[in-house]
Amino acid sequence: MAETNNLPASGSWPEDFRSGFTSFVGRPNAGKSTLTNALVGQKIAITSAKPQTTRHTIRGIVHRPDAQLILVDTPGLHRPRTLLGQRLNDLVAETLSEVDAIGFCLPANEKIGPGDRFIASQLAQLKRKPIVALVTKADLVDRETLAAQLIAVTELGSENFGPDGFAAIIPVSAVKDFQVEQVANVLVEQLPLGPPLYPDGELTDEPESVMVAELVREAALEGVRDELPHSLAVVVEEMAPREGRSKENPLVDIHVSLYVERPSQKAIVIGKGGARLREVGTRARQGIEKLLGTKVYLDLHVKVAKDWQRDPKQLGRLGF
Ligand SMILES: Nc1nc2c(ncn2[C@@H]2O[C@H](COP(=O)(O)OP(=O)(O)OP(=O)(O)O)[C@@H](O)[C@H]2O)c(=O)[nH]1
Repeated sequence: MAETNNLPASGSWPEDFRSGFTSFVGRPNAGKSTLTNALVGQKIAITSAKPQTTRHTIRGIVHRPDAQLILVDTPGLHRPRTLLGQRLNDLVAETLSEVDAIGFCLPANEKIGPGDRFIASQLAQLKRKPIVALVTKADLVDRETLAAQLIAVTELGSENFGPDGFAAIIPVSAVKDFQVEQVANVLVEQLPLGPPLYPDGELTDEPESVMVAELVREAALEGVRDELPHSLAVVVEEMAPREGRSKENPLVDIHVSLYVERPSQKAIVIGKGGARLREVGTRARQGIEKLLGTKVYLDLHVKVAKDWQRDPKQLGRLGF
């Protein structure tokens, strides 16, 4: 067990990397789940996990060399039956106001109806939120019908979102893999610049990594909450069993980044000569070992968030 505070000067992601959150909305059967699965493919990194960076359930993560697109559930709007006829509740409004872009699913093979109009009117209340219209199930209609639907969707956009309408309108078939890539491209364009928020690896499959992050965060805030109000975000970079260990005596290596906003806060977390960070590591490790039921090597790195993270919205996404 050891904790380090040798801090890399910069992240290992490209400077123009984008990362952020998207939600798909649409009435029942609009094709939200199928499109999510098509986008995420085999790479479902986290399912049903509630990471500390967002209070919302993650359905999947699209990992790309240039971006990380995190698809989150929208409670209520994901089950619009319970929502229709009642006001958009605060939780839904909150979720949608926190994501970076919204994909509004409208099936190509069904006329725009009251359910779609209701959702559009609710989305219209979110100011300055990019809303991308996804005309789903495009494989079920002929070109003419698709063209007519695209026109109808354009009108729905300008009725609800002013002359600019939707940020984009994309016909897509998740089943036939038509334009799925294009949907990802357009959603990624709406995301802010920023580092990957989740590690690209099967190990993050475990909701444990979320709990691990929480334990580290708790330990790091212990006693300095007043000095670091909302100023600490924790990301589990890697979590893997150490190779070559016997079954009876396993060890899990865990690498964690702690993001603070300012160098002064970094000093607080690390403490004199690294003393405080060692305490944080010890306390967190004890909790993590209990949680995982194995010995743990915990590696903590404290990093100061870069310029892009001064933006309050970006900071919010990291849990600041
Ligand atoms: N032909 C075709 N069918 C699709 C496509 N996308 C979804 N479907 C079908 O449409 C139905 C509904 O799709 P879902 O993805 O479950 O829709 P949803 O919006 O998640 O539905 P709810 O969970 O009720 O909100 C399923 O039977 C899908 O197989 C598509 O691109 N083409």
